[in-house]
Amino acid sequence: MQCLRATLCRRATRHLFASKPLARDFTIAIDGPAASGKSSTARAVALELGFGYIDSGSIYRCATLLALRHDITDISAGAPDLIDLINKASVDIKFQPQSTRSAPNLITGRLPVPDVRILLNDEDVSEEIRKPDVNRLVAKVASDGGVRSAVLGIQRALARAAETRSKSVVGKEGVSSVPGGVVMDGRDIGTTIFPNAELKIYLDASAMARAIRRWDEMNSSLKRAKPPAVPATAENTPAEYPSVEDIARELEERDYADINRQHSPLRIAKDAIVIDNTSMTFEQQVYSIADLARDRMGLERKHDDL
Ligand SMILES: Nc1ncnc2c1ncn2[C@@H]1O[C@H](COP(=O)(O)OP(=O)(O)O)[C@@H](O)[C@H]1O
Ligand SMILES: Nc1ccn([C@H]2C[C@H](O)[C@@H](COP(=O)(O)OP(=O)(O)O)O2)c(=O)n1
Repeated sequence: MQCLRATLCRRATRHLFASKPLARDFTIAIDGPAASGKSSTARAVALELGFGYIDSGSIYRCATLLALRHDITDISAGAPDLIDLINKASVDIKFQPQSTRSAPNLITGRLPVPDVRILLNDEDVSEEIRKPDVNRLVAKVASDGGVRSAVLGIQRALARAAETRSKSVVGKEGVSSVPGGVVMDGRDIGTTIFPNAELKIYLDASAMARAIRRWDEMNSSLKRAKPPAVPATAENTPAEYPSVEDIARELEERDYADINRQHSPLRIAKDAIVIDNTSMTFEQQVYSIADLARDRMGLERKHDDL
């Protein structure tokens, strides 16, 4: 009965919206700790809804790369030189919905995840910003109030551009009742960057699940770049391959810094929906978020079978 009422109500809302395009853009904020699945989920949701995508963490990673390249590693007393570099830098996030791959470690592996390329001053730094030296410093860089204000301007400009692009894609398909929209993932998107986001998700998973997923991901990309002479096993894992324990420690330190910093710490926004995906498939988390968004846009759900 409840289900039928929900369907009727959704149909009525859809009818209301069908006659005229929604006046405003739809923003989905996805926050959560490191390696909880934010970026892969956000990209797949954006693909599913025809939205734009912004990886806000990659901007902090670019700021960290600038710091490393200019030997600015002591951020404790503020970082005027780094802020100056960020203000002068151009960062572009090229979301490529047409170029997708299946992440190798996903449980079912069927749902494609669009590629994203990160350009810093027109240089493709997508791989470099994921390296261990950036991982080690990024939470420190992101804890600085001045750095965060400098990054804020970049985030908002990228979000506006992504919304505009998603609208033109939707326009071509002639689906005029669907608003332009953007999915943004990070730590403070629902609390600080877009406190009025139409849908806020806090994605979480157990510390061990997150460490194993990141280990899988790093090992498969290392193997692609440089296949080991002998197949790697738990006993003969080459030294440059990080262990699950190393990764778990790094994630734990970063989460601690992100939760305990003074400026925009990682928090669950009071109106966020918490999804713990420790035992969920990737499809389940992507489709349920896409359907939550459809509900709030007054559109028909597509995955009630899950
Ligand atoms: N439900 C899931 N089951 C298994 N692996 C997942 C699931 N969700 C995400 N992953 C994988 O976990 C890893 C970390 O995800 P990612 O999106 O990079 O996290 P974050 O952006 O939060 O750091 C990726 O390899 C991703 O494919
Ligand atoms: N909105 C955001 C996004 C990321 N950060 C910081 C905190 C994180 O430790 C780093 C890197 O974020 P990123 O999302 O790339 O990290 P993970 O993919 O979860 O490992 O940036 C932030 O402070 N605020």
